[in-house]
Amino acid sequence: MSATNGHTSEGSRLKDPSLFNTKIVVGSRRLDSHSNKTFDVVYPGDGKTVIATIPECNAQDVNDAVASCRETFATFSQTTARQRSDMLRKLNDLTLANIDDLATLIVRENGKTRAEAVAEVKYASSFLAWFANMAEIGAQGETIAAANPNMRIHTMRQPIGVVACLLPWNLPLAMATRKIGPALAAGCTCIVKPAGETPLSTLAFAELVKRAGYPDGCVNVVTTLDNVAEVGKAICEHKHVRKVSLTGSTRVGKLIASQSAGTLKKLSMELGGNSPVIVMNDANLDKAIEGVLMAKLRTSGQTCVAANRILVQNGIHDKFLAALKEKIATYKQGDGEDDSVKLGPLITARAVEKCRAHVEDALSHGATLAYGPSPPPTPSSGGFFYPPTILTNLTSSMLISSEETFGPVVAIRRFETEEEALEIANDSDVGLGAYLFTTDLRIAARMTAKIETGMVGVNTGMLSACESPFGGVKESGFGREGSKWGMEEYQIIKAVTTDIS
Ligand SMILES: NC(=O)c1ccc[n+]([C@@H]2O[C@H](COP(=O)([O-])OP(=O)(O)OC[C@H]3O[C@@H](n4cnc5c(N)ncnc54)[C@H](O)[C@@H]3O)[C@@H](O)[C@H]2O)c1
Ligand SMILES: N[C@@H](CC=O)C(=O)O
Repeated sequence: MSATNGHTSEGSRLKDPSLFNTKIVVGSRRLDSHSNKTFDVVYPGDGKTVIATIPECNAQDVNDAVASCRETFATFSQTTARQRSDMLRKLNDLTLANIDDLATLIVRENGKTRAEAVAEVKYASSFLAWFANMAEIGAQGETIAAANPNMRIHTMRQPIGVVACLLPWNLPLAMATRKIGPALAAGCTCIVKPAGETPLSTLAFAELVKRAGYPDGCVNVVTTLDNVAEVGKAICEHKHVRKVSLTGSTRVGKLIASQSAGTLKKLSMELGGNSPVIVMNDANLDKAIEGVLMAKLRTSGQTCVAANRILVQNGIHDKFLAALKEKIATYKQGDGEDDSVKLGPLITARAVEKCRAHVEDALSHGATLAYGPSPPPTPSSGGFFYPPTILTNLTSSMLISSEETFGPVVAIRRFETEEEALEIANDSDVGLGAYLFTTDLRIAARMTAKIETGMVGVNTGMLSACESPFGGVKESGFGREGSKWGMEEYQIIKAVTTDIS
């Protein structure tokens, strides 16, 4: 397929082809980059079809987008919380009205299955609905009892200013609304940079923002794949960007933090994880299998809270392994649009190579291949697929123990005691999600308190919900998204002291 802007054959997959946008968004304008360069977005399901050609932005595009955000902030920040609540509700209605098209764009740019893409749009919508409700509640200030009887003190919650939202490719739309939703609810304006692999759902969403009646400049979008270092630096060093919210890797999180230091920006860092799953002897086996597969295979293993180290107590280990093998064999891998498929491709050939390297490293350090092809396959020309694989006898010396695999590789390690499981689980520089399977409330109470992560699932493989605070500890970052705390990340608290004498 030739790479021309517009890609009519891709656009014609949509019920509303006008949602297929391939230009950046700066105020009312839909533009090419100042560089006049472009990059290709490739369908991961075959690894070669160019589904869109998108502007490769530079620092000048960032400056234009920030200037537009700043101009609009002057008026948008003065809207009432109720007005912002109403606008977000309208945006949510439009998102749900276009669920099929948004899901199609996610399937095509990310490769995940249609069922997963539809679930992602619903998850994305839940943040808009949640923050439509929070807009007024989260705008409330407080009255402070002053020590000086002649003083009255009250606080105001105000929008922090222009916000940069840096998005990952694994949940491109949900991570967009988890940031843009609270930012708009608070009265901020946003410069959004989607991952280069998945810009299409963000660009379509920006069109819905316009249709919802938001003033131009509330949500601007810049795109880049190969020039991300320049674009990222320009955003971080821009004095009029007051906040950066990143969902991405710990490596990039550290870079953004150092580049933002010169202007002392407020930061939210939703970074990588290395989630342990602890399956105790008394666990309900069906629930544990279901939970592990959910936590491991959602988006083909490419989530920050993906189960990476499965710790199984000796007494249940063999039964668990046998049941897991039986169940994982039912996961058909293939094209996301095929209804019988449960596992889509990975995002890039590099992601396939990482899975292979982790499996090979584990095998060379004594792991056993309990399920999956031998030898571990290399990236092929037929799409970015890595087959579901189970390894046993995981040890701390293997790469998979210290790094996210980000693919459908289940790595199992035996343990004997609760203390041993906690020690292995906490032996990590990161701490985002963890999972525990037990039917004993006393074990659950003891262990959830001692696990060093921001989130723990007990007898469930799902941690994500708009009403629950999402975020990590250690090098998984800081700040919380969603929940009643999510809007605070986009606000300042101003204290007003009045002399009434
Ligand atoms: N904690 C969370 O909520 C969460 C959610 C999803 C993904 N993640 C993590 O994200 C990682 C996978 O996503 P990824 O590969 O897209 O991560 P990544 O860090 O490579 O990219 C994340 C974003 O940062 C951008 N980026 C890359 N280099 C940059 C730079 N120099 N300046 C500015 N921006 C830059 C990318 O273009 C992308 O938009 C995993 O580590 C995963 O665990 C975390
Ligand atoms: N998983 C997130 C994001 C991590 O990839 C979520 O579930 O919200």
